[in-house]
Order: sequence, then structure tokens, then C-alpha cells
Amino acid sequence: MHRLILLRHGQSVWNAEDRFTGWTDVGLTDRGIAETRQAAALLKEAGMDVDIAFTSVLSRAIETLHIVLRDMDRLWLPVHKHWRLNERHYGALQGLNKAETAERHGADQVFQWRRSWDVPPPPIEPDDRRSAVIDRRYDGIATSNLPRGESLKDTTARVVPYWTETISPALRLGSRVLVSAHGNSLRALVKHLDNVADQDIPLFEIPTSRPLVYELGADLMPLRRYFLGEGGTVEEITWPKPEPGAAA
Ligand SMILES: O=C(O)[C@@H](CO)OP(=O)(O)O
Repeated sequence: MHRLILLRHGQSVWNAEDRFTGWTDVGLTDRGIAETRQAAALLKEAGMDVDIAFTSVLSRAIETLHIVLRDMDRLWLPVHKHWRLNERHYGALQGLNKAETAERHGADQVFQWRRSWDVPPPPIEPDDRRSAVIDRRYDGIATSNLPRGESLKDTTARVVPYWTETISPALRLGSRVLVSAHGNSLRALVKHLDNVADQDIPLFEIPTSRPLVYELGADLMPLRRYFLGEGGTVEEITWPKPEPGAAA
């Protein structure tokens, strides 16, 4: 059995302010730090040790991983950072307040932007100050690869190659893997792992700093998936219509 732990970062400053965040690099709130420490305590209590960790290149996921590894006394573990694990790029919505945007454009439109499978947000221009093109951390990445606004489908298309080429080989080698990332990049991974139907994925939410544990078979097919709770309790995830796992 292989074990994969997915962890959405703790509450960020823009989560607290109810703003579309995407690739904006905001830090954790005090609550985000506290809930991340709680996640580390749960993992320790459940004896869920880790051998290798992956994170996006956004500070809130890196900070979350750092706190967990520190509290688990595992700061020395190998950590790989990659932009493909970044949050879904929210295009021209980044920075806007979600409730105000719903008042302006309607709740249905905002739900489509936030949770639909294939409706992208309005894109930003490459010279927009919010563009990744002018952020040094993305130097060396072809401009054509840098998103200007993504649907979940677009996010899945850039997350899955990293899963296939980098994360799943680590699992196959027997490593226990922790991935610190974001609500939508993790939803993308879950959709791929569990072959979730397009119409079911909008209903799936990953709370901040709540460990989502996958137990995978020899072929990396999901056997079980659950949120880890206090006292080793688990909340099993069942899809409205369970589908057999996709090839990992
Ligand atoms: O703003 C964002 O980047 C994401 C995650 O916080 O928001 P949403 O819940 O709309 O996917």
C-alpha cells in the first residue's frame, strides 16, 4: 500500500478577506498557522510519517509545509517546489472580493468561475502587474506555458504531468509522500486520481490544513481516501457516483 497525503495550505490573508487569490503570493494568517500546527499534530498522532514532500512555489503552501515538517521534526526531508502545483490562476478576478464580484456579476456566474470544470475566468494581459511573466520565480518557463486565467480543466492539464512524471514515481519507489498545495490544484489531482465525473467535482471542497489521505494500491489506484480528524478519526470521501480510479 502506498500513502499520499494532500494538504491544502492554512488560511491565507486573502482567504480571510474573501478575495480571489490564484497566483497572488499572500501569506498565512495566525489562524492559518494554528490550523497547520493542528494538522501536523494529527499526522504525528496518527503515525503518518513522510519521506518526501512537494509544494507549489507560492509562499502560503511553502510556509504550510515548513510548519508541518518542523512540527514533525522532519525539516531535513527532501522538498521539491514546482509551479505546476500552484493554485488555479484566477485571471482578472485575482484581488477582487468574491462577495462583491457575485453582487456585480451574479452568484451563478461566480459559481461557474469558481467551481465549474471548464469555464475559465476573464484572462489578464501579459503586461498586467499580476502576470507571472514579470515574476522572477517563473524565469525559465516558456511564456506560452504561463497561464493568464484557468478553468479547473486547464489546471488539471498542467498538474497531471507533474503527478505522472515526478510525484507518482516517488510513490512507486516506496516513499510516503506529502503534497502541500491549494484548493484547486488539489481538486485537480483528486479528479485525476479518482476519475471524478465533471459534474461531481464542483461539489468537492478541501478545507484549509485538513489532511486528505489517499491509500493507493500497487498500481497507484486509490483504495481509500479520507480526511484525517482528531483522535485518529477519519471522514471517508464518497463520490455521488463512485468511479473506478483513473490510471496513475
Ligand atoms: O481564491 C482562490 O485562489 C481560491 C482558493 O482560496 O478560491 P476558490 O475557493 O474560489 O477556489
